[in-house]
Amino acid sequence: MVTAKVWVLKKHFEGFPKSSDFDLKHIELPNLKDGELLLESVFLSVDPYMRPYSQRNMKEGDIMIGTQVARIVESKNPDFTVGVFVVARSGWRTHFISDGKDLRALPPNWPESLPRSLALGTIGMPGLTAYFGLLEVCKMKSGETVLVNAAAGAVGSVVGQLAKIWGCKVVGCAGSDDKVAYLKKIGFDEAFNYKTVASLDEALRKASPDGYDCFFDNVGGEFTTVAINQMKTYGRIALCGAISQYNDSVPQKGPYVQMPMIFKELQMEGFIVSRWNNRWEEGLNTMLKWVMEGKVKCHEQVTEGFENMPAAFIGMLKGENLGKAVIKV
Ligand SMILES: NC(=O)C1=CN([C@@H]2O[C@H](COP(=O)(O)OP(=O)(O)OC[C@H]3O[C@@H](n4cnc5c(N)ncnc54)[C@H](OP(=O)(O)O)[C@@H]3O)[C@@H](O)[C@H]2O)C=CC1
Ligand SMILES: CCCCCCC/C=C/C=O
Repeated sequence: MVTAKVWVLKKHFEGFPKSSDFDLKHIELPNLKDGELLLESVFLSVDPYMRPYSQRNMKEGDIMIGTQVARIVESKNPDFTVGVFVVARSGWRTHFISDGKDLRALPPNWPESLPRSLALGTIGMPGLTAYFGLLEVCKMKSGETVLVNAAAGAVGSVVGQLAKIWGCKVVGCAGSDDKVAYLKKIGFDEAFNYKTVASLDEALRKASPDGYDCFFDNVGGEFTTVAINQMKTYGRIALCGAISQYNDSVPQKGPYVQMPMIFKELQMEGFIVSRWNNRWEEGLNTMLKWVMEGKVKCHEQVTEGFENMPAAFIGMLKGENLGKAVIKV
């Protein structure tokens, strides 16, 4: 008999999540039936979407939603071998039982030397968000100027590096000087700390006096209101996330986008990465190749210990992570 530890949503978040909103429970798992397998989580992901998702789709007492890299420890399913690592979407749990249908194997050419946690970041959902968002929503072309915010995070850091690979000028904003230094190190042309600049408008203008062709927006709110006025004619805005609004108890007002949208003939499109589920393999193989070739650099904020998942989640929402926030069990 295996006992799984799970984190449940004890109380719906009001404003910023608190440790007391979570409860750690122990659940005894039954013996495997034919066709089933037992998995243990090795790395778990904390992502911003969990905050708005919990509000919309979860009830108190539900296990927190989430993705993990897990190892098969027992199998009564001939299609799955013990010892194999997979990506699963089984929520915040140390162990779980699956019939195998919801599991995605790591790419078969995954090198031993590469941390498997990257399957939750650059070579996983966040990396593909950058890849498809830039290619299919921003439709950026070589020679254009791309702006990205939350630029030192899981998605943003990949956006900037891919835009450089594809021949663009890249401007990134992040919330600390260390993050700004990291952005410059990984090839961003311009980067600034949005928390310390005297004027966001001036900082954006200085970084690209001619304006922006593409804006990969991870933040929303006031940032979007300011940035939209610095788009070039026919500019494209990919609405990827709105993290500045996820913890608001009272919805923010605006932005009022009509005037710049009309007079600069802009396109603005929201998207969810799962739109390209049928191209997941293409995206993963491309990211794996570029990581292996050193063209895309990865940084992870690793929190040790399943018990620390709520703290890692809250820390990520506060901006404590550089690169992808993951938990090592
Ligand atoms: N549409 C889609 O399919 C997907 C969308 N997303 C979205 O992409 C965005 C980035 O996600 P991800 O890369 O995983 O997370 P990150 O790794 O970027 O972590 C979140 C970061 O957001 C920044 N942040 C937090 N609060 C604010 C704020 N009020 N204003 C500005 N920045 C803030 C912090 O960085 P800093 O120190 O710079 O403030 C923090 O580190 C999120 O909005 C997320 O919801 C992610 C995956 C898929
Ligand atoms: C494989 C997990 C898919 C999660 C999709 C998350 C979409 C995120 C939206 C905003 O943050």
